[in-house]
This record gives sequence, C-alpha cells and structure tokens, in this order.
Amino acid sequence: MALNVLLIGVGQCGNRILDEINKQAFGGGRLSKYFGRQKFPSNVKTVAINTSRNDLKELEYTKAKDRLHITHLHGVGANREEGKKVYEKNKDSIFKKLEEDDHYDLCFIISSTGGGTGSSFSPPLAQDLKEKYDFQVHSISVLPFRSEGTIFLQNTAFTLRELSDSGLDSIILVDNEFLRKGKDEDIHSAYSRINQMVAERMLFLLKALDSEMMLVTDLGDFKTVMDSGNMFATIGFCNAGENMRVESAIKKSLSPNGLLFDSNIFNEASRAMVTIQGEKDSLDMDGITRIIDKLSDEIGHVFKGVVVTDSNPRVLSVVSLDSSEELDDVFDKAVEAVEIEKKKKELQEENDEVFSKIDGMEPEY
Ligand SMILES: Nc1nc2c(ncn2[C@@H]2O[C@H](COP(=O)(O)OP(=O)(O)OP(=O)(O)O)[C@@H](O)[C@H]2O)c(=O)[nH]1
Repeated sequence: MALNVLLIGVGQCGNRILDEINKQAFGGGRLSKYFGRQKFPSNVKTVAINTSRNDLKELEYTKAKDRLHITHLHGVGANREEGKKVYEKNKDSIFKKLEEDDHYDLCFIISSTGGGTGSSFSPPLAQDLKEKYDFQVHSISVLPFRSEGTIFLQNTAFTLRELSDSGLDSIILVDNEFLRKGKDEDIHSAYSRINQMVAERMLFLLKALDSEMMLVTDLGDFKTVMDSGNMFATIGFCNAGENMRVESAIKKSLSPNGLLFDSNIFNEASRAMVTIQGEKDSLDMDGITRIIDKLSDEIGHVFKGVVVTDSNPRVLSVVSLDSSEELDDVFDKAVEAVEIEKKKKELQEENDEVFSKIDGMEPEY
C-alpha cells in the first residue's frame, strides 16, 4: 500500500524547497502541475504556508489550493516571538488545511532556522502534530550562511532547541554555508542549487521508503535510524554516472561531497540507511554487501536497500548523528550573537535615557 506523505514548507525558504520538490515531481513544465501526475510512488500532499503573500506568489509549481496565506503584514521580519504569536492565532486554519486529507504515515516540515516565519511556526507545528497524531514527523531545517548576521544565528540556536523539545522524530540538517561553492557563488544561484539538491534527495527518499522490491528500506528502518543519536541527522547522495563503481558511490554519498551538512560520519554518525538504485546489471551485490558490512563495523548499524530501476546507479544515505563539531560551532557563534544583540539593546536603552534629560522642559525662544 502506498504511503501517505505530508510535506509542509513554511516561510520563504521552506516554500521554495517545496516548490522545487513539486517541480521535480511533476516533471518541470510550467503547466505540469495542472496536467502532470506526481512522480512519487506515495500519495503526497504538499502545503506551502507563509505570512508573506509575495513569497507565496513567487511559487511556480505548487498548486494554488496547496498554498496557505496567514495574514500578517509582510512576514514577521525574522522576529520569532512575533512569529510564535501569529502561529497560535492561526493554528486552526493551518490544521484545517492540513486535515483536508485525513490520514498520513509520514510528515516533513521544511523551513529555515534563521528567518522568522518558518523558524517560529515549525516547532509548535511539530508539537501539535505529534500530540494529535501518531505518524512520524521530521523537520528539514536549513541553517543560514554564517555571514547573514547575529539575528539569524541566534534564531537558529533557539529554533533547533525548540524543535528538539517539540517531540518530533528528527531534525534533518541542511547547511547553506557548507553547501555554498565559495564566496564567489551568487546567493540566488546557491539557493536554487541547494534547493535542487534537497528536492532530489527527498524524491529519492520517498521512493526508497515506498518500494515493493525485494531488498528494501522501509518506514520502520527509517524510524530506527532516526530514533538513535542526538535527534540530528543529515542526508547524503551520489549519482554514480557511467564510470563510477557502486562502492565508490556509496562512499562518496557519505563524504563531504555528498552530505547536506558538514559531518565526519566515522566519528559522528550513530546509524545509517543506505539505498542504492540502478540497473540490475550495474549492481554488484557482493561489493555492496562488503562495503555496507564495513560501514556497519565503523559507524554502527547500517540498513541497506536496493531498488532496481533503469537509470545509472544512484545512492542515498540517511545518517543520524551522535554528536557534531559543526553544530557545536554554530551554538558557540549563536552565544556570541546573543551577547552582541544584548549589548546593542543596552546601548539603545542608554540612548533612550538621553531624552529623559529634557523631560518636563519646553524649548525657549
Ligand atoms: N537554501 C535556501 N535557503 C534560503 C532560501 N530562501 C531563504 N533562505 C535562507 O533562509 C533564511 C531566511 O529565512 P526565510 O525562510 O527567508 O524567512 P521566513 O521564514 O520567510 O521569515 P520572515 O521572512 O522573517 O517572515 C536565511 O538563512 C536564508 O539564507 C532558499 O530558497 N534556499
């Protein structure tokens, strides 16, 4: 039986990644959302939520009926306290939209951690979904470029903490900073390239979880991987092309070239799920078993799945983490950011006090 999957994109970043998923799922044509059939094996409902009408209008591949505008000026301007209030006020209409289909097996909430709307809606939304239903809820959380400033950094730390307290099943990290190709790549090309990478992995993951072939990875394996470690996880991918051996593709998917977040999996991974797709003749089953066994020895339990398709070998690796040096660094930077913002606020209050010097006085001419 096909899985019923709910994909929610919140805020600008979440909306855009959702749109890219719809683009790839419908085949990419401008009108394909009306005439095409989604390329998912699963039944997938996509919902884009935003406080900014303009961000929603920008979407090209997500049907109008799958968008929900929450009226609140033009976004919440990276202010998470305001965002949380807007969520509470509007959660009935959000749930009405999500409950148009009433049964799901799996849900992903996609958003940035640095902005306002996505980062403040995601934790309470995850909590409400978990309290109300018993399906798996995972977040796909996009970390900011570190140069984006103190507010985005402090938002990131608090968002991750709230997500981790929300009761959801895992936090899948995508790091803009790590994925940018040097300082020369312009930001819009970086966004669209990163969004494509995430979408490609999501489509592959859904296929991996919903295949009826012999040696498959399923929702239970995915849960076992995500239940271990410190809640954080990331996803690796490699398209082997014609000349790469499957074993090398598996290794590459788990290397910095394949992962969405900077992680040394030999030190930091807890468990993994590796799914290989490709033509039957190109899949050396003995070689695959050898490398998966070796990985299991090195990092912990590794589930493996093989899906026979008519394309070149491709590998998807889902990895849960025990620890993360990079995340420690993000939190250190966030602490500095909070200190800087605190000092700025104190300075502003001192400046406000200046006016008290002329309280009760009128200008004399
Ligand atoms: N990968 C990726 N990151 C994005 C994209 N758009 C924005 N971001 C990142 O998201 C963060 C800003 O958050 P947004 O998602 O724009 O903010 P929002 O949730 O809409 O919240 P407000 O605009 O404050 O109401 C920054 O770290 C950006 O680098 C995108 O299309 N792709």
